[in-house]
Amino acid sequence: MGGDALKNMRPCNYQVPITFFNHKQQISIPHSNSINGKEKSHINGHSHLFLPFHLHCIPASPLPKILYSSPWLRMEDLQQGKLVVGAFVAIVAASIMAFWLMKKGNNKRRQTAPLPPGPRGLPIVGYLPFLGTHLHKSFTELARVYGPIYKLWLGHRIYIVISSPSLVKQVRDHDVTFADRDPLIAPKILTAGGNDIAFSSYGTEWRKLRKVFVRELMSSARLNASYVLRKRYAEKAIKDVYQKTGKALDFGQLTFMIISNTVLSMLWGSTTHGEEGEKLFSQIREIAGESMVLLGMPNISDMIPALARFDLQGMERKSQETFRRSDRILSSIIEERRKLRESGDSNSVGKEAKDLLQVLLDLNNHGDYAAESSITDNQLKGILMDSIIGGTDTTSTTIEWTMAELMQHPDAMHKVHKELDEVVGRGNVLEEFHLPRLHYLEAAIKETFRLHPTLPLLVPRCPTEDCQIGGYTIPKGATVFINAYAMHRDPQLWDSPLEFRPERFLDVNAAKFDYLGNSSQYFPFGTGRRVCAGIPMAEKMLNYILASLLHSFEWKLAHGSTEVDLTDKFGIVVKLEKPLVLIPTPRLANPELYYSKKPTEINS
Ligand code: HEM
Repeated sequence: MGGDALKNMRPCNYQVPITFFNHKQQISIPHSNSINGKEKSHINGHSHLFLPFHLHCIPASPLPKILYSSPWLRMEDLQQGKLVVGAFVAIVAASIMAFWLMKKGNNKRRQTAPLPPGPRGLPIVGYLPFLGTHLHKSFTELARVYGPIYKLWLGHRIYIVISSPSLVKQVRDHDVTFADRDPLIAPKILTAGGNDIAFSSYGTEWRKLRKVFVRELMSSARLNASYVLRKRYAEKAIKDVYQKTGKALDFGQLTFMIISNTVLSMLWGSTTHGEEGEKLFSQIREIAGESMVLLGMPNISDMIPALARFDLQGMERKSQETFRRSDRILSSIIEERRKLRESGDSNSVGKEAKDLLQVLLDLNNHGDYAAESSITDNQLKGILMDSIIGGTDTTSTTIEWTMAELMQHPDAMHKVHKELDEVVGRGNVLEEFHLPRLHYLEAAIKETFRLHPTLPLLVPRCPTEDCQIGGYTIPKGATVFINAYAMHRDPQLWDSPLEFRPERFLDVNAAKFDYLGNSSQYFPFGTGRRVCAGIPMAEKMLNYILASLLHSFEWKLAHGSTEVDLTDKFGIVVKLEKPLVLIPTPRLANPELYYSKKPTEINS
């Protein structure tokens, strides 16, 4: 209702209903002669408040000039003796407007947007029984029904799932609020109460650890210095594979061995050699495997705290066992290194071979834990475990997925081999300096990350305060999943999204799809300030090891298979359900290229 209705008002016993529209934010001021004042009604969900005004009691008064220009008042009416009514109506209108604006401000503060929509569940357990085992796929299906933001109750916890780029942008706009992690039972135990980077609460300690990690382990200087380690383990693997020419190999196992040996030797490799070193590495690999399972498994005790003391799935007990074992091993490695440092045995811990453990011990040695970059024993262990758990399975699984897709797409494999022949040549061994020119291989890896994001739901976030996303409230403490899997396969965002087409990452627009989480539709390493801290190292290991294995061998599916089974298996890291078993055939020009005369040495 606007000026027309107002200008027809006559002096009488008016009641002015003020209608507050929650969403449209309009005000209407119809007149009524018949409804009693002070009545409240709710019509169509709008709240009507009736106020009585006795207009004929208002004395005539000179009008402020501004009222003459009011669109609600006609000059003729005013000049025809309707001045008093007009003035009053204008004053009332102005008062109502002021009242409304005030109310609107208050409402805005008081009014909370609703929770996102979502499916109903059962009492107590909520939606848990209906989720199935492939969470990333169930979440994607639910988004088709409930939209790009929805909620699920699992036990007493509320889970919010986000699956559209515009909402991801909004989450990034509230980056600090969403920078916290869920305080779940297994990660808490495995990290001695969040004394690491990945699962610590957002705050000073997290900032310090992340800074140390990025500066000390991810710097170009450190990564370039550790090339000898990548090279050493790649050469060793290539030599082993060459000896198994024509035999079926579990490709995932092969890449996991190369990556884990590389990462472990970057962490404390300068003092672990021989059989003893191998034994230690295999124990750590076992612990990393167990930790991954515990971190990826939903725990009823997290969802229904009343049941936590029964530890129905035994996850608390298993987490404590795994933690005790890892703590024992890490403590003995640290102690041994401390003794070496005290004895000043510079042969064992040479400056060039300075590994992460040595760097962290330097920081730990300050003794003053309040100092900006000092770290405690538990934090030192936390950083080591983050590197092992976060850096090994993720990287080797991505290599396996890329290989699986290339085996399934011989055209793409042919292009990769052609590029390797042109850039490296069959008469040469691949070196890291070749990598920036392997554009097609890079695109094939990016395309694999799109179709098979290694952590399809990233690592859940936990807002530190109530916050509005997409017009809905996300309550403080909710578990927030960003469904990268859904967005990476959304037909509204990608042409033929289910096809493996590395070419889509070769065109001019592809530059926006980096690994740093700058794009809101492609972010295999996460986004915002908790984006993966190990991207430079992951990229180096992934590209170099995959390129070396592809350059050195032709690969064929074992057991007479003609197709790769690309079915996946959900966990914190999504893997191929069935191992990729392949048969290698050498493709380099000269058998000597498979045998470096002397293994690459750390200080070479
Ligand atoms: C293919 C390899 C890898 C993938 C796909 C990957 C993916 C991710 C993802 C999705 C997150 C969560 C990001 C978020 O919450 O937005 C993450 C966090 C993390 N990653 Fe990686 N990662 C990989 C390799 C590595 C490596 C090699 C390391 C270290 C050696 C590493 C260390 C970490 C750490 C420390 C965090 C926690 C960051 C934080 O909470 O501040 N990752 N990673």
